[in-house]
Amino acid sequence: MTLVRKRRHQQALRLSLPPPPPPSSTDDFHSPPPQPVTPPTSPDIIENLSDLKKLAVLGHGNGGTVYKVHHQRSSSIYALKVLRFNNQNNNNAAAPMMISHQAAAREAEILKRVDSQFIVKCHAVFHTISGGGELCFVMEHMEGGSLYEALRAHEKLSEDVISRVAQCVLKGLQYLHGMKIVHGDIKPSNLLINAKGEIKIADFGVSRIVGSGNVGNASCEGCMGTCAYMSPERVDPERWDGDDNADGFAGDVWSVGVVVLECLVGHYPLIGMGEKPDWAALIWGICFGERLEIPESASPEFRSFVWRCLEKDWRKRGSVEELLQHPFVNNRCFTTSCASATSNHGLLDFAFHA
Ligand SMILES: Nc1ncnc2c1ncn2[C@@H]1O[C@H](COP(=O)(O)OP(=O)(O)OP(=O)(O)O)[C@@H](O)[C@H]1O
Repeated sequence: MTLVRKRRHQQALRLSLPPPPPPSSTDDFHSPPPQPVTPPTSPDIIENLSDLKKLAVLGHGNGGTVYKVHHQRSSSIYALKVLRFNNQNNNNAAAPMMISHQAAAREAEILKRVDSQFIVKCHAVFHTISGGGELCFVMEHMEGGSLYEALRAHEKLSEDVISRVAQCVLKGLQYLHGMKIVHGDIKPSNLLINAKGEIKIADFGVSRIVGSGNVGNASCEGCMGTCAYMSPERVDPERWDGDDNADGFAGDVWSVGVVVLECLVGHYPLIGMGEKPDWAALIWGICFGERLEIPESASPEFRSFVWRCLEKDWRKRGSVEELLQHPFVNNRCFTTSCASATSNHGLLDFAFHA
């Protein structure tokens, strides 16, 4: 039996990425090609991409599309994220968005390392050569969609729910930071909810492994949504000594603060309601804005938590460890019945029972 289990496990490990096509002279492919991926253990062995039947489009992101797929052999449902490689200097604005081999390699490298109940699981990775090359991630299907969609449907969340969201995201970050991984893109559309109401961190497209030399792409051109959650030291490293911030973990904490406040006020909180969300307004709100719009009704614990996350000086900002002990997260989770300090269960049941 042990042998059988071992063999099945090895089959899953055989999924590998053939070398990508050679980069063109204009390609920004400076890092090694994507390496064979060894995803964490999976209940189903997904050997062939052709075993997955596309059922629907779940969403579009920067560089790819996410499909709901059916694995015919096991009858399981997965999410298939397909990233298209940019092999040429594509100046055609009408062409679909594409990513570099470098970015794809980084995402695959990180997914191969992580295995936590607070992170969306990756079951397998495939590389295809169709249409210039694609990298396909077979992911755990998160039936409840994203926190972004939940916020659009519910506008605002209660402090109890926000506290539990914050706890799960911080626990995911605690795990990632312990593995020396900076997520770099914590925002509502990257926090996904499953059928049990559990919330998990997804999308490692701009993540980086500290000390590996592969720096996350913090370019703000054309990614306003993402920039909106970036910390002052990332947006304006000169003013906020961002270059001294060697690891970047504090930037993830800032993003948690923005998400938490957004969940309470029901809109992006660092620029005024109705204000045009252009680049200048964002820079001002992130780097210079001194007053946070926190509703009168917010509890002192909520205020204090948000202030510890949204401390502009990254050296003074709360750490993940500190915030996990904060009364906004800690006390509430010991008094609520459906979430414990270690479990992620039943967090966002409202996503299904609106
Ligand atoms: N595992 C999943 N299960 C269910 N839906 C998913 C899953 N992964 C992604 N999605 C859906 O697909 C959408 C696109 O995801 P993707 O990670 O490609 O981009 P994004 O995070 O929305 O944007 P960006 O790439 O700009 O960060 C998500 O917003 C979500 O609604």
